[in-house]
Amino acid sequence: MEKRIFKTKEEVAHALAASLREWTAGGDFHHIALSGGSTPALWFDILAQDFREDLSWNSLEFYWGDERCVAPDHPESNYGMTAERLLRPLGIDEQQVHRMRGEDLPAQEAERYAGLLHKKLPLVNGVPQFDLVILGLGTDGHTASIFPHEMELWDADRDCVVATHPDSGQQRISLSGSVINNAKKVVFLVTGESKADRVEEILNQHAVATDYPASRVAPVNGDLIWMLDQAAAGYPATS
Ligand SMILES: O=C(O)C(O)[C@@H](O)[C@H](O)[C@H](O)COP(=O)(O)O
Repeated sequence: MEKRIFKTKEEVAHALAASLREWTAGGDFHHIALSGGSTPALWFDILAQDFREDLSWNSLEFYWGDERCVAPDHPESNYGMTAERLLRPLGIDEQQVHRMRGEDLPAQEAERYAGLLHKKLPLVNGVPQFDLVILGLGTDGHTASIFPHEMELWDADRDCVVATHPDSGQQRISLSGSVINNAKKVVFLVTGESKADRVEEILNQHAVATDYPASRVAPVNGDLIWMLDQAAAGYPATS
């Protein structure tokens, strides 16, 4: 596990953009699972504005680690946010974009998406392998859309699951733990003071952290990188 700490969330997002440029330069890097959330949104803006000429965008295929069960033009759609901030500004071809269809019946869509992953991605030990999975961390310790009250979904014997948000009851589609932990690289993108306690508990392996899905992220044969701003890393606020 590697921990990278930056002063601000903008620096975190910029550093991830620079890392993506480096990882894609090797040529053997294609399949990326994106996440929703506020820091990825900033990352998308930086990629679209400052890195548009720097990456071979045509070599990438875009997937999602989770999606809210809403239509693609709904304000809560992870795909919708990504399309607006990254895919459309860069003119990414639709053929490279593999969204979870939040408007379809969740159980059917989870099955369809798992089938798509099996077709498009290399299989390692029978499980699809992403080159990169981007994750966020919720203040309750959730990641992707696996929440603490549904911890069993992490271990589901299928690649995609239907989850339920604990407060709103909103249904979500999510990758399961076996797919996340099969990736070549997993990056946690975590910013803001509200996440500091969870980060500290997880990284220092406190007993309480075993209740958090995020603590189960441990790529079997891949790299895990935590990218944090100082606030999420627990540094005292500076004026
Ligand atoms: O679609 C989503 O909501 C997610 O993928 C979710 O797991 C998110 O990454 C965390 O809730 C952190 O979100 P923030 O970065 O906005 O705090």
